[in-house]
Amino acid sequence: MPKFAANLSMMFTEFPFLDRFRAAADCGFTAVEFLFPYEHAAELIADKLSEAGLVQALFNMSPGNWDGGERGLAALPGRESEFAQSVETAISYARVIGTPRLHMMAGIVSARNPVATDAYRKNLKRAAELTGEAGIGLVIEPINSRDMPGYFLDNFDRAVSFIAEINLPHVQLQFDIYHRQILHGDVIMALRRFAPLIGHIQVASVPDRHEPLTGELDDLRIFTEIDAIGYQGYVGCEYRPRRGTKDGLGWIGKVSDPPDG
Ligand SMILES: O=C(O)[C@@H](O)C(=O)CO
Ligand SMILES: [Mg+2]
Repeated sequence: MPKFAANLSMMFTEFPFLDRFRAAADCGFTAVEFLFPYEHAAELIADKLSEAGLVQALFNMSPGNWDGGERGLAALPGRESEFAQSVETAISYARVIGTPRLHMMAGIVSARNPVATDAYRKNLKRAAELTGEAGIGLVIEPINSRDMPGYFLDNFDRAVSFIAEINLPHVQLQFDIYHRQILHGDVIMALRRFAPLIGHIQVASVPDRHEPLTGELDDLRIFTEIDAIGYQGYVGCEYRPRRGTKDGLGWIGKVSDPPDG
């Protein structure tokens, strides 16, 4: 069965951010991911990881003004220099923290806007060059527009065609099972089709984004398929715990010891 990383932006929110590392390790996690580290010095986060014996699987480049509703810069025409700076900053954090791959968020702008598409292509290329030079992976993630209305990258096939255009092995797909099911369904066939391009996987129950094994999908079957396609990375637990994070972790025991397994 896959190895799981706790998403510290959604899990363990009972604790202040910097205390979530220890809380995750105490619950048995050996890896974490989170959206953004930038409110804290990279060295402080690296210390928290090492004190808790954790590795960091993934975080995102700056989304711009999140509280003001921004959800990424890559497809925003006119924001190129801010975008380039966000890539540099993310890389410098990833070097200190030891993060192997970064998620480039696209932003809120219509995918039918050709100027935005052009900006996205150019920014993806620039980010691919910079991360490539740094030896760090780059992933892009289709996100459903119920959770993120107006998000530029809301289609898996389109994400894959951007990745194919770039055609560099370190530029890959962030396959969030929750978004895939809401956007298109056909989760298992998509895992098989996109297997060679998948750089990171995330999971939550559908439709409420709670603990796996509590939604409309057969998550145990999906986890078996993730193994079958040869995925070796972490599966990020990007869900909002229904009650307490720790109390809701019973599903992990069922995954490592499935009743029919
Ligand atoms: O699925 C999501 O929402 C995240 O993986 C993300 O990076 C943006 O919020
Ligand atoms: Mg996700």
